Amino acid sequence: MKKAVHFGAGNIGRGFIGFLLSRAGYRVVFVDINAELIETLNEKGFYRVMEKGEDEKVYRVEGVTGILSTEEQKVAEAVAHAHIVTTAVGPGVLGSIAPLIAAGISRRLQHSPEPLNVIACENMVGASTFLKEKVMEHLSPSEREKLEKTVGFPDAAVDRIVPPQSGTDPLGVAVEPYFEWVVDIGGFKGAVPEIPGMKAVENLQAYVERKIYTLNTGHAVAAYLGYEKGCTTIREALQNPQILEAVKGAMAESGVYLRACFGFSEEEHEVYIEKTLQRFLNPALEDPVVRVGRNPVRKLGPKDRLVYPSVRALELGVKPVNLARGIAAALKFDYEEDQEARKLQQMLREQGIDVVLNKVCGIPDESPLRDIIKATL
Ligand SMILES: NC(=O)c1ccc[n+]([C@@H]2O[C@H](COP(=O)([O-])OP(=O)(O)OC[C@H]3O[C@@H](n4cnc5c(N)ncnc54)[C@H](O)[C@@H]3O)[C@@H](O)[C@H]2O)c1
Ligand SMILES: O=P(O)(O)OC[C@@H](O)[C@@H](O)[C@H](O)[C@H](O)CO
Repeated sequence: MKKAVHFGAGNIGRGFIGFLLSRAGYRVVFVDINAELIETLNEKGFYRVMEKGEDEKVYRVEGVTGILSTEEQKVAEAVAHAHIVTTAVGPGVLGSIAPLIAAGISRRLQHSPEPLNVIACENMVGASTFLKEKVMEHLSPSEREKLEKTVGFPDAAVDRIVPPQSGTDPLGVAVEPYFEWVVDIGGFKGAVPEIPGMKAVENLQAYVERKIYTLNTGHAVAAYLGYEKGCTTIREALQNPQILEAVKGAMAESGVYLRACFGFSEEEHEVYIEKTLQRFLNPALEDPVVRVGRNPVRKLGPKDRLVYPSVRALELGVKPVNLARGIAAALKFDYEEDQEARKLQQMLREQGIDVVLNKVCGIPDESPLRDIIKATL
């Protein structure tokens, strides 16, 4: 039986990637830092995925096991014998799991000439490429050379809304019915693995940018404006007409860049926006604004969902007022339980807005975007 090692047994790990890998016939080994989660996975050996839409469908995902990420030897051994490696840990964690993947690849290169593909399934443009760079840092020059020949790191876009889980089942995952997993066909080494639900494409960049700079952009604007107004969920936020308008406006502003860069037609982009909004409004899913707004420092980064499309829209002559409202609201996201939110608030208090716009958002002093943001604060 084929083996998959998946890093991150969280919502996307269990509810999307692990689920598809298991259905494709892989024995899935989850690696996670959460000891209780790994213990429960190993005790039960299965979990349920509940698709929440107009009808509810329940799937049983069998034959799954777990390894704690601190069990370095075991993780390396699993990677050394895997047929595919995937991750869904969060972009900020890729650097921490890179040594584990490198140790596994190093062992593998000694005994197997078989190709391996490592796919980072994160909300980040170029996540697998970034992971590859981090893995390379832990390999010798001769290992790096061999890696280039046999180990692929195809970039990917992953789309399925999976909110935090609320039921009593410690492993069960409630997910929306929709999903899209698109992977760069040119990044694979060896044959593209047959995984129903995973689509290998030539124009990955268009998929990944459209997803992050439309869906995640709109989601973030809804989350930060919703938080500001005291809303608990994304659905509640979007029931506020002003927030809904800002979310639509921000996705349209991003769309100016996406259409210019990738050639989507206006109608096509409108259909994508409308479908995305319907997914945000799914009454069967309770998606907290604090989940969608999590890690504001990451989300305010120069390549992420708010600043990047704002800069691109400005270059194309469009004033990104709605994106700027999202950025301004993100700067006010003071959710105490979020470490990055605390850090951001401290930075704002101690160093001021100009330093934050510079250091966190990467917006140069001379950019008119600074004034547009400040005007909405
Ligand atoms: N939830 C969604 O709707 C969604 C959809 C598409 C993409 N994503 C992306 O998927 C990734 C995961 O998101 P999620 O919602 O599943 O988050 P999550 O918090 O539910 O899962 C992340 C998992 O990674 C584990 N982890 C953290 N540090 C680790 C480490 N050092 N080693 C091993 N495991 C570690 C955590 O314990 C957790 O189980 C993120 O990049 C996110 O942007 C999420
Ligand atoms: O996962 P993040 O923190 O990058 O973004 C929060 C949400 O926008 C995100 O998880 C979406 O639910 C997901 O990207 C849908 O595919």
